[in-house]
Amino acid sequence: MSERLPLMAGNWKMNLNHLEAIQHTQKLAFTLADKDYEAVEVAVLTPFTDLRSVQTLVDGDKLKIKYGSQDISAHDSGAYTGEISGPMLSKLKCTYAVIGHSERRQYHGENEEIVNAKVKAAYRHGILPILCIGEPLEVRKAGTHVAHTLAQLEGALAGVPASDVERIVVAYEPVWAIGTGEVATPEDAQEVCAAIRAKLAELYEAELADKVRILYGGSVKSSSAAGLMAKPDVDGALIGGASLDADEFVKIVRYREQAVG
Ligand SMILES: O=C[C@H](O)COP(=O)(O)O
Repeated sequence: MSERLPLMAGNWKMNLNHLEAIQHTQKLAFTLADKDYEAVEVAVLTPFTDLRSVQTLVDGDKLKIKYGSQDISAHDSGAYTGEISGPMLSKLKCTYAVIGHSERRQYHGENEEIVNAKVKAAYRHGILPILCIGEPLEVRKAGTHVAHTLAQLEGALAGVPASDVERIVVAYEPVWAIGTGEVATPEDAQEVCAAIRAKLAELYEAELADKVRILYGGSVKSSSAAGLMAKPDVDGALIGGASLDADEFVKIVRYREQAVG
């Protein structure tokens, strides 16, 4: 099995203006030490309006924090009012773009076709997708959550070559766990993350699937991180609410110091 560096990614969602973003990033940078970055990759996924401020800090102070956006346009330029393109994000040296978050699917009508186009747009410009997939509550209750999530994965990756997919990050985010305080059990997370890896092996090859980092997202806190990370196919977390509290986020990054809850 290849060594996958865990990734702890804070999705700020629509929180923190650019001044708050500077303060928050500085606090993270001040608290995190080299040994933290050796053990875990740390990323912040910020509103578009914060990216320049975060980039300036990261570049200026040579911070090891990675950053990225929460969305990306499927188009590279043109008459798409309100959209932010891949070239704009790569100019800001974004490492990542979140694609297909359930809030985009729910509130902005993003379907598999759009998600697939955005994944391709990210790769065109050297940005790595953090592809979000996961089932709503009714699907979980019906017991078809694995099939639902794998269908989203397959749709998002249609026509995407192995050379791109081997650097993707997939985030399994059951919708019922997002922002609800109801974290999935480590066993629930492992079941779907393992199925995602198996599907990647089927669509591409086992060696590729072994390299891909698969995150869990949904009400992750420092009290639940260690238990989730103990599972073999969970390679990190996509953290919403808890990432807005710098001390709590650092505790999640340092999950190895927390008890397995
Ligand atoms: O992208 C992050 C997820 O939506 C999880 O958010 P949450 O940690 O606030 O539940």
